Amino acid sequence: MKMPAVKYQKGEKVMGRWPGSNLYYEVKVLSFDSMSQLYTVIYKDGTELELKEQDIKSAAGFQARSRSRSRSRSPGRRRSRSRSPARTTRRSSSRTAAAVAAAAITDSVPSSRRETRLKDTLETTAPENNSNNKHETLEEKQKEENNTTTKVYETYLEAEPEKNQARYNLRRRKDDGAAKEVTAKPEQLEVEEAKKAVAPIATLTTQLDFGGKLGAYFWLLFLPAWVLFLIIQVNLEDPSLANFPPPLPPLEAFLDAQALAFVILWIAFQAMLYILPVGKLSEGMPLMSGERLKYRTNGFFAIVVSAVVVAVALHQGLDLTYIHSHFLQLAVATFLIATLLSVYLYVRSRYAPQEQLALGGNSGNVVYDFFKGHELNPRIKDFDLKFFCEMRPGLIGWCLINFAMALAEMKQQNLEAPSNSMILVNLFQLLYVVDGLWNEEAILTTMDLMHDGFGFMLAFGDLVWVPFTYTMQAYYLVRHPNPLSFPALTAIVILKLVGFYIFRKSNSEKNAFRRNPSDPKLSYLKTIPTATGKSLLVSGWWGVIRHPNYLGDLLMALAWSLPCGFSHLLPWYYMIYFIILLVHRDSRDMSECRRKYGSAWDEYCRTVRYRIIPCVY
Ligand SMILES: NC(=O)c1ccc[n+]([C@@H]2O[C@H](COP(=O)([O-])OP(=O)(O)OC[C@H]3O[C@@H](n4cnc5c(N)ncnc54)[C@H](OP(=O)(O)O)[C@@H]3O)[C@@H](O)[C@H]2O)c1
Ligand SMILES: CC(C)CCC[C@@H](C)[C@H]1CC[C@H]2C3=C(CC[C@]12C)[C@@]1(C)CC[C@H](O)C(C)(C)[C@@H]1CC3
Repeated sequence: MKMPAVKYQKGEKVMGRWPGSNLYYEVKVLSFDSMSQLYTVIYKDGTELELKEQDIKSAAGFQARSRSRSRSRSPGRRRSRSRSPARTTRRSSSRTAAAVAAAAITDSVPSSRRETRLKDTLETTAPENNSNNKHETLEEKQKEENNTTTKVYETYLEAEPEKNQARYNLRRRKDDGAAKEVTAKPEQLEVEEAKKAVAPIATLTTQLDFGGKLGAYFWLLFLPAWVLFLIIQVNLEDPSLANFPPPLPPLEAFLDAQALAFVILWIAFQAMLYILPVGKLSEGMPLMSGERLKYRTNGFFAIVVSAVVVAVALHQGLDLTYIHSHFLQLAVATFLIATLLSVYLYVRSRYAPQEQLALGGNSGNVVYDFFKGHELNPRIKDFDLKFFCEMRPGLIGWCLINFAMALAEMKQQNLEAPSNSMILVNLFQLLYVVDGLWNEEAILTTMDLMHDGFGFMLAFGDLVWVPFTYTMQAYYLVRHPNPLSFPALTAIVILKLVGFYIFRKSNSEKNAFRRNPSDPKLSYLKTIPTATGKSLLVSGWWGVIRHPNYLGDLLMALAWSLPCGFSHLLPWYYMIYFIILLVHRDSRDMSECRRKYGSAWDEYCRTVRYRIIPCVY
């Protein structure tokens, strides 16, 4: 059946441009959609894509042009073009594109080297079954550009993201079965990447983190118990491990209705600040559906208002040392709320649409799934539960608790002002939180927000773990003073500032790059393109180690524990926990990135050899 007024007919063999490149392959036209004006074409390896008319050329005209051009080519070049597909291993199309990407670290490569690289690329470019039919225009394009840029691949993959991305619908029709139609959007390449991170319908999570199903049982029991242990042990006169286990208070001492009311009030107050139409509405990274969720990033406003309200309440006679004296009850109350929230999250994740689910948290085991969380961005209307919990009540609560501990220290030790150690701990951690809230948008490109489902682990982590264990140094100092000499104080301050500098600069660099890869301010950075359309930074902070932000964070953590001295292990708990957390996160991230970026990631790892500590780890 002929399609009316359509340039290319169903069944016709034409040359279709491979998305994100200037390479053309033989494709067969399957259909034309007059609404979207897109042709659905099938490549020889079975990949189905939707292309615009300008990305299709008739085979005859193309071959004629191609022949006349190839006559003038050097024998060496001809040799490279006539290689058989058998010479390259068969992989999926995107994987092959990853190999291309990996081969092309964008750099100021001299033109002769660049030519070799392009030549190599032609031998491996996707889809592989098409390698006999490769009619590339890459060299031509390069000539056209007259050496204006050495970032050859970036030109195609990133420097013109809107141009490239708007032109293709990268939905692989073959494998998306019941998935929703996705229309071409500027973020299409990112969308495709996001799709990869989401499990297909009815796919069970097979790769289980955190020790799998048994591990989930363990963590569910261990984490709350550990919080209680810390709170009770650190408050002992001698908190050394020789006094383990600490005497348990009677059961009724754990529950306190007033403490529960305070916690509810605090969370409600933060929720109210969060929904106020004040501050920027930031866009998250594209979801599987192509949608970009909006987030009210007014965290800095929230902490300022909270500080003012607390100051007024103090002025009105509020005794904040209540937080110190009822620390255990407040923690238990918050734990109950976090558990209720997790139950709600688990139940709603069972009814959430497929495209809103994370890769993990669907093992079929209730306990594991409850622990890990399955829904990516659970929202009640515009209220994003994960974002809110991660950035507000716990984080701002952390500063409030630290401040209360400083007041409790003064009360307990009859001081007119908090000790230097307490001041350092308070200021350092306040800086960390304020910085996080000031740069709140950056959280939208982190692992938790982009990949992890929201379940018990994060709900408990955000609401209980952060405010009740990250405050351990301040809590410890209330009863265990540690005077600091001036040189020690200076050294600790310098350490904190160095750590903060590395942490902030590296996080900002990645965030800026992810938000706008063609930002002229970042043009000095070298990148590795990947098959997903996203690139990986391979110079700047991310070229020194694979997780510079973790290094900065660890140095800061060291500076938080040092003011507590070396008399006891417990104020060092955060440092020890953090090393374990970040090493584990790094390995989780490594596997996730390898899955997403394939050989481009391997190339990155070969180029940037160390993970967190240069030349060591
Ligand atoms: N205080 C705490 O308790 C605590 C706990 C955990 C983390 N943190 C801090 O939170 C911040 C965020 O940590 P995170 O664990 O979410 O990890 P992250 O380092 O912010 O994010 C990892 C992601 O960055 C992207 N990426 C990796 N290498 C890249 C490269 N070379 N070029 C461009 N993008 C690259 C990848 O995502 P895409 O490619 O998909 O964009 C990767 O999945 C860190 O500063 C960390 O120190 C603090
Ligand atoms: C053992 C489990 C209970 C572990 C739970 C982990 C969470 C507590 C962390 C995971 C990601 C962390 C994180 C911050 C706080 C702690 C986590 C939620 C963060 C909000 C702290 C402020 C920083 O500026 C930050 C925004 C970069 C950071 C983001 C990640």
